[in-house]
Amino acid sequence: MKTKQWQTEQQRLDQVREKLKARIDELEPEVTGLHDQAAEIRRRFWEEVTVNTSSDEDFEETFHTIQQQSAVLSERERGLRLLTQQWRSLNRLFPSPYFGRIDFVEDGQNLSEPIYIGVSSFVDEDGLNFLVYDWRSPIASLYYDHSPGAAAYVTPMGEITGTMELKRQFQIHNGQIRHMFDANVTIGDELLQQVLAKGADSQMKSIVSTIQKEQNAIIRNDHSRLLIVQGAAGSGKTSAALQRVAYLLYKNRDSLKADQIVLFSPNPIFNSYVASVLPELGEENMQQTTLQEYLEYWLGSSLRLEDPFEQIEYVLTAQTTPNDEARLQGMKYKASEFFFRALQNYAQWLGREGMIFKGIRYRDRDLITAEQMRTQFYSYDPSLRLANRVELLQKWLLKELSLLERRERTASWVEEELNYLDNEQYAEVFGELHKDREVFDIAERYAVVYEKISKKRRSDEGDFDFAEREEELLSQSIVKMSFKPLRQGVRKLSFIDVQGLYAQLFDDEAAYREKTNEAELPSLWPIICEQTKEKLERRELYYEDATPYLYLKELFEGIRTNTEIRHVFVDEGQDYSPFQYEYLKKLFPRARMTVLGDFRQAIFMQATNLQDPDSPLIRLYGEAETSLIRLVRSYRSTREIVEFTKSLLSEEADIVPFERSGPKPHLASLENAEKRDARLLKDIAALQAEGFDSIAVITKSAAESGAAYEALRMQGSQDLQLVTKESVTFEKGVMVIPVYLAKGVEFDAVLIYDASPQTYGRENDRKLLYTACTRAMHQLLLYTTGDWTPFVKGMNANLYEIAK
Ligand SMILES: Nc1ncnc2c1ncn2[C@@H]1O[C@H](COP(=O)(O)OP(=O)(O)OP(=O)(O)O)[C@@H](O)[C@H]1O
Repeated sequence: MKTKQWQTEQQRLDQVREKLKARIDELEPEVTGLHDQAAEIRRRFWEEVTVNTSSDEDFEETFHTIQQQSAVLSERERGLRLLTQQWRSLNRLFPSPYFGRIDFVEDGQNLSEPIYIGVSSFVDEDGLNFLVYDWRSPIASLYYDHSPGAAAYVTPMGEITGTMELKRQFQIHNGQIRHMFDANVTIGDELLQQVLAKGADSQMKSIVSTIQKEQNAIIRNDHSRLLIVQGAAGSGKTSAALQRVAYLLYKNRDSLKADQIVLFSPNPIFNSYVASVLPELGEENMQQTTLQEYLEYWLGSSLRLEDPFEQIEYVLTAQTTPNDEARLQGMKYKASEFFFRALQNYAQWLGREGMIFKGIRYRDRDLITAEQMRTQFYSYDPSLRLANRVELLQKWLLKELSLLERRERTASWVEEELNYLDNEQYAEVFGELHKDREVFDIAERYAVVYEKISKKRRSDEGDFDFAEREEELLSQSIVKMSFKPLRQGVRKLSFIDVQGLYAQLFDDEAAYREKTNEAELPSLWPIICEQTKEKLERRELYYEDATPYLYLKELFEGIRTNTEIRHVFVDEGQDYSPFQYEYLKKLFPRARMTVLGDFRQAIFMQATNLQDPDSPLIRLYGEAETSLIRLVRSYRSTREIVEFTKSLLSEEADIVPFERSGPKPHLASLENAEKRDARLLKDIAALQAEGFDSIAVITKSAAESGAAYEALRMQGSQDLQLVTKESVTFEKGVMVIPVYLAKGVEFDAVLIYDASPQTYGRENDRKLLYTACTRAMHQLLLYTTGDWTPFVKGMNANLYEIAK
C-alpha cells in the first residue's frame, strides 16, 4: 500500500475523530442535563400533584394533573433515551469509526463518492454529508456483495447500478490505521485471515466488518416467510443470524422492537455465549429462550418433564431390547407431522365422542359428575370447535356452581360451622362480610331515602332484623369461601382430564386408528403405548411427549398464540421435530421464521432435515413462501481440521475450508486410561503454553464427562470446569463437556476424550463425533486406549498425525 494513500486515509480518520469528539463533548452536558431533569421530575412527581378525591371534580382534576406530569416525564425520558443512544453510538465509533470504504460511481453520473462504512452512521454538522454510513444502510450492501467493477444495490426506490472503483478495508485501533487492504476479487480475505487466526472467546463476536456475500443474503432477506439456512459446521450461521437481528432492528426501527424477536437456543450456555453480540452492535438483545423453558412454563407445574438432554443420554445408552427399540420408534413417530395430524384428527373424534371430564366433588359427594358434563358438552352444536364448546361448558359449570352454592347455604353443616368459627376464621369471614356489608348499607340507605321521598313505609321494615341478616350474610360467606376453590378450578379448566385424554390415545392399536385415521404405525406400537401410559401414571412425560401433550391441551383450552412476536429464530434447527415446527408456526402466527441448522450435526432423534425437497420444514409454509440458503464455507476451523472432520462423514460433503492452516489433528493411542489421562493433561499444558486459553475435553455423554472430570482431577488437574446441563455460562479455560452441550460453541483446541469403537461405534455416533470435532478452531486431538473408532480408522492416513 502506498504510503501517500495511507497518510491521506489517516488524515481523514483524524478529522472524522475530531468531529466525533466534538459531537460527543457537545452532547455530554445535554445527556447529563436531561438525565438530571428527568430524575428531578421523578423525584418531585408527587409534590406537583395535589391528591384530592373528596368530590368528583377534585378527583378528575387530580387525575388530569397526574396524567400531565407523567406525560412531561415520559417526554423527557424519551428525549434522554434518544440522546443517550446517539451518544453511545458516537462513543462506540470513536476508537474505530469505520472498517470499509467503497468508491462508487452511479450510472449516468461521473462523480465518485467515497463511502465509509462503520457500525453506525455519523453525519457532518451540515446534516447532509455522511462521514460514516451504517453497515445496514442500502448502499453499504455494495461492500459485502461486490468486488470492484460493475455493481448494484437495492434501495426502497429501486435498484441502483454503477461501477465500484475501489474497495478498501481497514483495521483501526484507537484512531490509528493498523492495516489497510485494497480488495479485488473476494472481499475481506486478508482481513478475515487475521480475524479468524485469533483465539476463541467465551462470548461470540460480531462479524460486521467481514460479512461474506452469502451471509449478507441471509442478513438482508426481507421477503421470505420462512428462511432456512443449511450450513456446514462453522459456516457462520449463528453469526449471520445475529447480524440479521441487528439489520432487522435497524431497517424497521419505527415498527420493530427487540422484544418482538425471539431466538430459540439449544441450551442455556449458548444463550450466554451469544448474548453480547447485539449490545456490541448498539442494539438491545432479542428475547432468548429454549423450547424446554417454554414447555416447563406451561406444563411443569403439573407434570415432571424429561428434558432433551435426558432423552439423548437415553438414546446414547439404548440397547437392542424391544423396550429400547420401542422407545426409539416412539420418539421418531411422536416427532413427526403424522402425529401432529393424528392429534388434530383425534380432536375431531373427541368432538363426536370420548371426551373425559373430571367430576366436581365437594365435601365427599359428587356435586357435578363427569357424566353430567359429558352430556352437557355433547348437547352443544357439534359444528363448534372443541375449545368453544369447552368455553360454553365452563360457563355452564360456573352457573351451576352458583345455584348449588345458594342451595348449600341452608345445609346443616353451615349452621354448625357458624357456631364453631374460631376468631381467625371469623375475622376472615367478617372481612368478606364487610364488603357485602357496604353493599348492604348502600341498599339500606337507598331504601330509607326512597321511603322519605315516596312517603311510603317499606313493607318488610318491621321484620328487618340486622342480626338475622348478619347471620345470613355470614353463612353466605362461609359457603362462598368453600366454593371458591371449585370456581377457581373451573376457571382454570381443571375439569378437563387432559392426562386421561392423552393416555386414552394409547389404549390399543385398533382404537388409535379409529380415533386418528392413522394408517402407518410404528411396529412396536403396543410397547410404545405401555411405556407412555406408565410414564403418565407417574405424572411424568417423556421429552417426545411434551410438545404433543401441550398441543392437545391447547386444542381444548384454545390454541395459545403470541401475536406480538414478529421474528422467530431457531438455531440448531435440525434438532427440532416437524411436530415442534408445526407448533411454533401456530404459536407465532404473525412472525417470520429463520431456521439455521446443519443436518450433519443432527444428534437428536427428532431431527428434521432442513433442505431436502420433501423436508417437512419446506412444507411448513409451502415452497413459495420459503427460501433456502446453503453455506458451504467453513470459517471456524483450520483447513486441516475441516478436511479431517469432512471425512468423518458418510458421504461426500460440499464443505469448503477457509484457507487457514494449522497442524493436522493428532491421534494418541495409550495403553490404559491412566496413561491417557496423564497424556491428555500434558497436552493441555502444552496447548496453554502455546497461548490457547479456551480448551475443551469433549465426551459423548454427561456420565462420561463426570468420570473424565474426576479422573483428570485425580491426576492432579485442579483448574478444570465441568459443564453440565445446569451450567448457564462458561468461562475461558479448560472444560470437560458432553458434546450435546458444546453445540453451537467453539474452542481453540478440542480433545476427544475417548475415540474408541466402544464409544463411537454405531452409525448414530458418527454425527456426535463430527459435531464434537467441528468445535475446534486451531487444534484437534483424539485419544483412545485401544482401537480407533471405525469413523477414524476408515479415513485416509494423510489427514492426521499419530502422536508419539
Ligand atoms: N464473515 C465472517 N467473518 C469473520 N468470522 C466469521 C465469519 N463467519 C463466521 N465467522 C466465524 O466463524 C466461527 C463460526 O461461526 P458460527 O458459530 O456462526 O458458525 P455456525 O455455522 O453457527 O456453526 P455451528 O453449526 O458449527 O455451530 C465463529 O468464530 C465466527 O466468528
